[in-house]
Amino acid sequence: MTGAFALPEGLRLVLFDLDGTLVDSAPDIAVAANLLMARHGLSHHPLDAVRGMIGDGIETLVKRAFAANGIGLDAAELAERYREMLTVYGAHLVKLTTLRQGAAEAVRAARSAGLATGVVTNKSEGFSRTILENFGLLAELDLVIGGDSGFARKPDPDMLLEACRKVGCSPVSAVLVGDSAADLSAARAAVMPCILVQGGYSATPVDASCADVVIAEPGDLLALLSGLERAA
Ligand SMILES: O=C(O)COP(=O)(O)O
Ligand SMILES: [Mg+2]
Repeated sequence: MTGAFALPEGLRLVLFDLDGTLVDSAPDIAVAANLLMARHGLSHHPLDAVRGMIGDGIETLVKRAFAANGIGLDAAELAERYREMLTVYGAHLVKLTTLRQGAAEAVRAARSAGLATGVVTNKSEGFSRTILENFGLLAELDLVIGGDSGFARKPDPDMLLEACRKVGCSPVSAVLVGDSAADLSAARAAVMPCILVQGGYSATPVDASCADVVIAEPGDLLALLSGLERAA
């Protein structure tokens, strides 16, 4: 863990990003993206390349996957390929996806500390709920807001602000745990503290980011939460 960081006094809400933060979903997303590529006679992308395409929603990932094969899609084509991707990926949500180390424990520890918990993800809400349910985490969350829930996606702060509205707290009494520049920008725009987790799908190393603190894995949140209990 880098820097001397303590969770804010009066913390009410812990928000988690999903892809790359709570779960390693890239293997399933890569299988689905490559089935789509094969269907259109295009080259397969290695897992690492697909990892770098995740973070701004599945529609953007589809655009990037075709672009990496030299294909630019117009709006109508993108809408059609996106629909195809949703069908293919919808059948691969939890085949290869795994929880990140300590992710379940971190969500449960936030709950046990009396805090509200939520997921704010650019992935669709329905898919996110299916994945969270598969890992027994849906019941541990007070809210799930996805990229199609009616709010502007991260890096816009809307989802984060909506989560605070739902819980009835100020953004400074919440914290976002994420893995990418989109998470950091959303938190900054919402004036919410931001913890970034290494090893997710960030295009740039999160060490060099301006997050309040960088942790190696979601489980490191436990130490921060226990600091909160000691301060109480
Ligand atoms: O669907 C995506 O591209 C990323 O979703 P995330 O916001 O949970 O990282
Ligand atoms: Mg993410």
